Amino acid sequence: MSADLSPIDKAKFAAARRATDYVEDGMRVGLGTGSTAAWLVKCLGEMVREDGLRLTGVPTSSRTAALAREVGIKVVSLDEARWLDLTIDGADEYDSNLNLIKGGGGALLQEKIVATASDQMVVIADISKQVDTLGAFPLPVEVIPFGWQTTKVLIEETLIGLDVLGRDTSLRLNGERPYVTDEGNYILDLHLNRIGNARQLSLVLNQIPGVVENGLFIDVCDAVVIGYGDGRVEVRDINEGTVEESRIDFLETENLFTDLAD
Ligand SMILES: O=C(CO)[C@H](O)[C@H](O)COP(=O)(O)O
Repeated sequence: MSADLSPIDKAKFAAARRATDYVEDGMRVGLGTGSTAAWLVKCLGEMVREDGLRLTGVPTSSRTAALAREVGIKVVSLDEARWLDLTIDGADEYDSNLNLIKGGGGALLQEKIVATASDQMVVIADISKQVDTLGAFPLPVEVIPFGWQTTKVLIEETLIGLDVLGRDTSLRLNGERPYVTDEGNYILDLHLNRIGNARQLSLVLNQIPGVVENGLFIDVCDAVVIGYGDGRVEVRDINEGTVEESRIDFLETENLFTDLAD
């Protein structure tokens, strides 16, 4: 095991590696965005190249599309695939009902469309993403650039009547300019600290003109695969009500792990 890799990286790798067990030959799979999802894409690429796995990937961002192509995964658009067997993606937070905050990487819109168009959604994460109540991570909201400052005020006014602890909102920046999503939109990050009723908040936000989508994923995720830095992995399946524990042997995967780390 490479000494250079942090326990967090090892945890992310362990989760991603275990999640490849969900992928069967011939599947159409939604490929998430972010550092944990990048491990998954690399692992799947290795399975395609070395084991002949037949896989059609639908990426959730231009970044993931580029990585998937680079590692040898056949990439198609969602419209070409139409419906997916499975999506595997990271998350910024998950709670005990497997409701999520996503969008830290700015890809929440495509991520939500792809996950919703899948028979099954599996989240891969390290334990730091687990929360009792969603909201410590700023909630990303994708908004149309036209009139975004008005949309921001409307969101702030709407938050006054809702069960949240904080109400600050900020425009996500890329240097000194607004961060622009793959769809050409902006992102407002809502610093709510605690979201009392995530379902209500999600519905209310999406009714505001100018809001395209928010980063709350309610009743979308079927299972979470939680990796730990020592190779332990826990799989919690919300439909089956099961918790399974296993272990990724870093010694056995050492070559793969170090190759993929490059
Ligand atoms: O929602 C996302 C991107 O929009 C990511 O899945 C989320 O931010 C987690 O990223 P990471 O695996 O790098 O912690």
